[in-house]
Amino acid sequence: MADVTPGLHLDVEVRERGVDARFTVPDGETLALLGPNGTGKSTVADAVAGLVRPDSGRVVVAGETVFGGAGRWVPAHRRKVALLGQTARLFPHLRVHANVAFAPRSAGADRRAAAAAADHWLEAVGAAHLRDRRPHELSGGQAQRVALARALAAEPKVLLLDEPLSALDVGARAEVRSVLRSLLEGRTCVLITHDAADVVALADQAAVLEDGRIADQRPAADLLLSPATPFAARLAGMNLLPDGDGAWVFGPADLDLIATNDDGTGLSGTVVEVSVAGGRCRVTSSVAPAGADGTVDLVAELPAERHREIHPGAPVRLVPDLTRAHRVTTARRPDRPTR
Ligand SMILES: Nc1ncnc2c1ncn2[C@@H]1O[C@H](COP(=O)(O)OP(=O)(O)OP(=O)(O)O)[C@@H](O)[C@H]1O
Repeated sequence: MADVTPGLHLDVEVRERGVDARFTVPDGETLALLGPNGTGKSTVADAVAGLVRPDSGRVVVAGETVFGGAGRWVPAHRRKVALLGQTARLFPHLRVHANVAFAPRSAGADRRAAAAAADHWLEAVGAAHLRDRRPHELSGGQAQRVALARALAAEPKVLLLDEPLSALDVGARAEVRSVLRSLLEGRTCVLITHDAADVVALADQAAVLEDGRIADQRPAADLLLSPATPFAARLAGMNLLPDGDGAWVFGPADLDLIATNDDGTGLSGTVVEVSVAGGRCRVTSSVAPAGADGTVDLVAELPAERHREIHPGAPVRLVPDLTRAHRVTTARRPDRPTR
């Protein structure tokens, strides 16, 4: 057997796009691929899908080399890779059920088997009731769920999700994220995202691509809670407050701060840094949440005049507005068995 790497292994150079990246996604895990705009994330996904031909390197999908090694090139439709982008791109003239059945039909399934697969995957994404609609009769979130069903109905070995939630409004985003959370379990997936909530909720590992190169790859929550790259630090500009098997994610504007030594409401912390810009005062404080190892930094954004009462080194009470926070469950905990 020539290749024994399950999951996904990629080591490619695409010179025209400034990409020279390598990473491995273990079988059944999700890697969140993060990075600034234009740094090459979609190019990496396209290289896996067979839509871009790298200048050199190797792509191995579930143990099969699909690019590299003695000029080997498996065309996109034979790679067992499905790619879902920001928008659903359903066939407008086909009803929902036919859209989903198209994937197994193209892979050679007979009509009855393709219809059964479409039934199964529409049910799995919570879209069975939409089966007779046309794409223009769907909301953005419904269309993305149908597109996900179509991607999975092709029985891919690797699923590529290129910012699948970014075009959705907040409600639909949460709904599709929750569908993804159950369907990514046990699947090999690369998820391109700019949203810290996706990383914590959906990914096992996260990698930061900067200037076309992988600058950091670690367990997802670890990469966000102690960011080692400027990009991850900015991404983590969202506050993440560990809590049991997950974390609360909230913005700096949703954290209040009381300058006091007294016990009382909120969390006890110490001010690390105070800066004033653009009519706002940004205060970074260090807290030690109950049950978490070590401390985390939380950033509060307050009216500028409050900088007079807050000083580095001072004790404070931090009061997050949890009604405005997302509660995310950490995707995979270290104590859970790996497949
Ligand atoms: N079809 C193309 N032909 C030539 N260059 C391209 C093409 N598509 C993208 N590029 C360039 O390749 C580089 C990487 O682009 P890519 O779209 O992969 O980045 P990205 O990280 O996915 O960006 P974003 O977060 O904005 O989607 C950029 O410099 C971009 O301008």
